[in-house]
Formats: sequence, structure tokens, C-alpha cells
Amino acid sequence: MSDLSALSSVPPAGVSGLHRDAVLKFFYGPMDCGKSTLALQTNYNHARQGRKGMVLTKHDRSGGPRVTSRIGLGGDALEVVDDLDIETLVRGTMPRLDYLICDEAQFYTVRQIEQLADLVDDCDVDVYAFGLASDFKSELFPATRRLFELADEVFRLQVEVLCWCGRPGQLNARTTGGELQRAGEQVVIADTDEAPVRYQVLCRRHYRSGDLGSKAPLY
Ligand SMILES: Nc1ncnc2c1ncn2[C@@H]1O[C@H](COP(=O)(O)OP(=O)(O)O)[C@@H](O)[C@H]1O
Ligand SMILES: Cc1cn([C@H]2C[C@H](O)[C@@H](COP(=O)(O)O)O2)c(=O)[nH]c1=O
Repeated sequence: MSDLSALSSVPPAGVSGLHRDAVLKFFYGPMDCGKSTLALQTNYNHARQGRKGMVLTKHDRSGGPRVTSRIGLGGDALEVVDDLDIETLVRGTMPRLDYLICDEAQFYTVRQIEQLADLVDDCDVDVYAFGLASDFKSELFPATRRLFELADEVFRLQVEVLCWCGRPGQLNARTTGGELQRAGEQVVIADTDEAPVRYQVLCRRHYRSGDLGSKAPLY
């Protein structure tokens, strides 16, 4: 009979006997690169295998507590307000949650990002966060900085958003009346459509020069 005593220290989780930790994954890219689409797809794929999840967002462009993507998909979500304690919310949810989908994560507070990391480590909840890296001044959002610091894995989305010149665009310019803005509030909810305040994804050269191209709307 073989001696099984050497196996007694192997944790019981999983087929292999090895423990698989929950993860904090952060997916980022400029406006219009498909972050909300991927958030909705991720939720769909996990939910259809019976995992229990919750979808969170903040300041979706629809104006409501929803995740909406320009490709036409949408789904209900919980709105994250500044004083929401995400950790207490998730710990108090029964049956227990397997995962969280966090869209527009750049708008969460730094404390809320830390709560997401704590939920991964202490409650074994997988967290999939989606958001912008930088604001209209090309500076990291505070929550994004914390995600870069804490996430287990960070992914730049692969769908290229092109600058008007054809180069890949990574910087989110805010424009008003056809002029690039370099000062103002960090948070101004708007779209890449033709509203008076809008956003336009530019390559670094054209962000720096402020050249919005000939297709920029004239007001
Ligand atoms: N009519 C369309 N046909 C194909 N793809 C589209 C269409 N409209 C939007 N999209 C895709 O949707 C993307 C925007 O997705 P969205 O989830 O709203 O982006 P983000 O959340 O990053 O701002 C576009 O980059 C484009 O790839
Ligand atoms: C660059 C930048 C963006 N915003 C706002 C504009 C939109 O409402 C969202 C981003 O939406 P998306 O799903 O990534 O398209 O963020 C902002 O408030 N401040 C900024 O500097």
C-alpha cells in the first residue's frame, strides 16, 4: 500500500489539488475601444456558467444605472456613489458572489479600488474592472493609478481607435466648440458624438499640437 502521508499538506481545492486564487484584472483603453462591450461580454460568459455576479458602474453615458456600449449592448447595473462601501455590500450579499464587473472604474474612489482588492484576497471574489487610463489632460485618473498598482493583471484593449490621421489613438481629448481643452474639471460626462462638449481620441502628436483634423465639427 502506498504512503499517502506526504499528500496531507496539499490543499483540497480544485481538481489538481492546487489552490486557484481569485484575481483582480484591469482592462483599459481610450474612449470607444470597447471596454463596456467587453464588460458585458464578460458578465454574460460568467453568468451563463452559473456563476453569481454583480455589475457595477458609475456615470454611464446613458445617465442611468446601466452599462451601455456603442455597439448596441446594454445591461442593468448598480451605480457606485462615492460613499458606497463596496466591501460591505458584497460581504452582505447572499448567496455569495463569485465575481464583480466594474465598468467606468476610473470614476471610483481610491478607497473603493482598495476594497475591490480586499474582496479578491479576503472573499475569493474575482474582480474584472474596465476603465480609462488617462483623462483629457493625459494624466492618470486616481482610481486608475490604484488599479495599475494593485491589479494582478492589466490588459490594454486590442481594438485600435484611430486618430483622424490614421495613427492609433491613445489620448482622450476634450473639445468645446472645436477647440481642444487643456484645463477644467476632471469629470465631465460626454460622448464622442457631436455635442458641444465632446471627446475625440487622438494620437500623441495631434494631442500635443491640438490639431483635431478637418473632420472636427465646426461650431
Ligand atoms: N455599428 C457598429 N458596427 C461595429 N462595431 C461598432 C459599431 N458601433 C460601435 N462599434 C464598436 O463599439 C466600440 C465602442 O464600444 P464601447 O463598449 O462603447 O467602448 P468604450 O466603453 O471603450 O467607450 C467601437 O470601437 C466599435 O468597435
Ligand atoms: C477623458 C475623460 C472622459 N470623461 C468621461 C467621458 C465619458 O462619459 C466617460 C468615458 O466613457 P467611455 O465608456 O470610456 O467611452 O468618461 C471624463 O469625465 N473626463 C475625462 O477626462
